[in-house]
Amino acid sequence: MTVDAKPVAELPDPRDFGLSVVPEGEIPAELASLVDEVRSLVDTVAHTKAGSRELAAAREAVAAANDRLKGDRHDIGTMVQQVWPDGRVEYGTLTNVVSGPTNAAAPPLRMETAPEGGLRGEVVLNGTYQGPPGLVHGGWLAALLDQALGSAAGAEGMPGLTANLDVNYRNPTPLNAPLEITARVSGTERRKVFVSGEVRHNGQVTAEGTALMVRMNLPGDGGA
Ligand SMILES: CCCCCCCCCC(=O)SCCNC(=O)CCNC(=O)[C@H](O)C(C)(C)COP(=O)(O)OP(=O)(O)OC[C@H]1O[C@@H](n2cnc3c(N)ncnc32)[C@H](O)[C@@H]1OP(=O)(O)O
Repeated sequence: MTVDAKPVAELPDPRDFGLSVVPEGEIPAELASLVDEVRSLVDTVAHTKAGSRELAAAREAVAAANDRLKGDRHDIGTMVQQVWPDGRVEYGTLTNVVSGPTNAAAPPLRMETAPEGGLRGEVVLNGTYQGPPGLVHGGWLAALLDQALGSAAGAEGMPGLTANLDVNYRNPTPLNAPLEITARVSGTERRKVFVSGEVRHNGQVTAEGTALMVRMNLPGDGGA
């Protein structure tokens, strides 16, 4: 593969593109705790065998909570600024379905700098991510890889969108078990960023992916 020597661009500040930014440290602890509870609730509801009376009462309680909270919302597209222990700053959407800290549908996946290079994260997927019996849905594994590979490109100062994603499923991926996600940039060519990554359980690769990310056009690029 040709590796372009073109220097990577500075990470853009989403505010320069008119987007709102919430520093992760300013997310109320009560909201983080509520998101955890809702994530657990979705799994509970998906699997419950409760009777009609209990179900009706639970529905009333959830409807009351929904009514209480739904008036005051962040705009779609609001970003979250995350600062990692190594000082790396990353912007993502606040409600990103894989990594968004306020999205109860997100596992959530958090990627950190790996000692061997690239990024590494750990995640446990509960029963709401089920495809085959007891196993993670393949589409969700693709989503995990897509996010991890995009983060790896972003971590190298090359944030962009996925143009192509190729996933191979090597072994079944269990639910409710720790998974390790790894991702790295393998090369660049003009605005094309080639990335690869894996999902592992107990050290065994269960899914692996490669992607082409096309880096955002940034000021000073000259479009190259
Ligand atoms: C820190 C931040 C972390 C963020 C993590 C986010 C992870 C989440 C990832 C996602 O979910 S992204 C959402 C799913 N992806 C999309 O919605 C993208 C939809 N597609 C597009 O918007 C455009 O097609 C795209 C931005 C990918 C490219 O359009 P551009 O107009 O910017 O680029 P252009 O078409 O000029 O192509 C640039 C180069 O890429 C090549 N290319 C583009 N699409 C390709 C493709 N599909 N396959 C192969 N090559 C492709 C193209 O040939 C060219 O190569 P060369 O430099 O060699 O000329």
